[in-house]
Amino acid sequence: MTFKVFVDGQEGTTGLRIHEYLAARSDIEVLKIDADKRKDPAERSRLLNAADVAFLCLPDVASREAAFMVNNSNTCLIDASTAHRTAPGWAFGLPELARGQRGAIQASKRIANPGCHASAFILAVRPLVDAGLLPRDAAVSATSITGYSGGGKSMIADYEQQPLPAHLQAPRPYALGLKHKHLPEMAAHTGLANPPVFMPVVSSFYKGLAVSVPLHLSQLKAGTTPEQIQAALAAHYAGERFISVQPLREGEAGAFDVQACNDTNRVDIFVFASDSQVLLIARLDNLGKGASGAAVQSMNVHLGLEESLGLV
Ligand SMILES: NC(=O)C1=CN([C@@H]2O[C@H](COP(=O)(O)OP(=O)(O)OC[C@H]3O[C@@H](n4cnc5c(N)ncnc54)[C@H](OP(=O)(O)O)[C@@H]3O)[C@@H](O)[C@H]2O)C=CC1
Ligand SMILES: CC(=O)N[C@@H](CCC(=O)OP(=O)(O)O)C(=O)O
Repeated sequence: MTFKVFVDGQEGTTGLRIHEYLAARSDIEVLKIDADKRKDPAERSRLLNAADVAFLCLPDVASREAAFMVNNSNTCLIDASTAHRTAPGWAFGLPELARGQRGAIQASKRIANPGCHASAFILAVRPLVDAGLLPRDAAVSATSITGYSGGGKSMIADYEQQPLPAHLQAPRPYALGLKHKHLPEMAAHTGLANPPVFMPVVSSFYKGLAVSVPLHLSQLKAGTTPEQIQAALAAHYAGERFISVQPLREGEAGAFDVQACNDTNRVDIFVFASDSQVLLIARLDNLGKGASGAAVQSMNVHLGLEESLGLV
């Protein structure tokens, strides 16, 4: 059996990466849109409605338009944008989130792919909330170091100028209005009452991302140890192919490699610890589990296929 798949936004960063994943698949027929019609509403609508699965790799406004264009009950939309991640009627495309999430993704014709920073944050924090170790009203903060492909074609063009302007040669904190677009999903899908104080930092490497969440042990349920935190994460993700919870790191020396999950759909989760503090770090490829790989994984789940088909 083959499934018809359309990528709306096929020339963009996430769309191109999804095409690379699909190119190797004999069970998928990719519906292509002519280059000169890729923003033509009638042609997009025709292909969206002809597809079994359509990936929306578009700015938010165009994703909302695409969702309105679908007028049949067969097409499953998997939206890579921020438009629908906390919207009613949309399943959050993170199968490892909690028990029951795979069923929700399989049953829904509307799947919202998580944001790249949000995926890492949620995967690190949700198990601690679920286990009762991190109170729902905890005041949490997070930092993300990310490659520039996270900003799509325009940011890639900025960073690939030759010579690279001086101001782009050093890491750049952004979203300093403290209203990053991933905050709503970070709160909604961790169960925290409030989103974190969140500062992403973009730098002059193509891809790779690591979100760090510092916690004082005094913020956690009384008596919680770093060992319990690592064990809660390991238990939550036991048997998960794409989530790798690392052994507890105490007295760790050296520096962290933000790019070590690149070209995989993997998330590595670390717990670094001292006597009174822990630092959670979740690392992923922003174009892998942070976007295109996650979208393909959700498609596999939705279609009832082997979840890891085409993914490493
Ligand atoms: N890059 C990443 O790591 C991640 C991206 N995302 C999200 O995924 C979505 C796509 O991002 P990304 O691929 O990086 O963005 P890009 O800017 O690289 O690509 C977006 C594509 O959409 C096209 N487009 C814009 N408007 C329309 C329209 N009305 N109809 C059809 N096509 C249109 C653009 O056309 P043109 O080529 O003419 O500009 C472009 O090719 C965004 O919502 C983004 O926030 C999510 C997670 C991670
Ligand atoms: C480096 C950079 O700019 N990254 C993007 C996030 C990419 C992502 O996850 O995007 P969506 O939420 O739009 O899907 C940002 O922080 O806005």
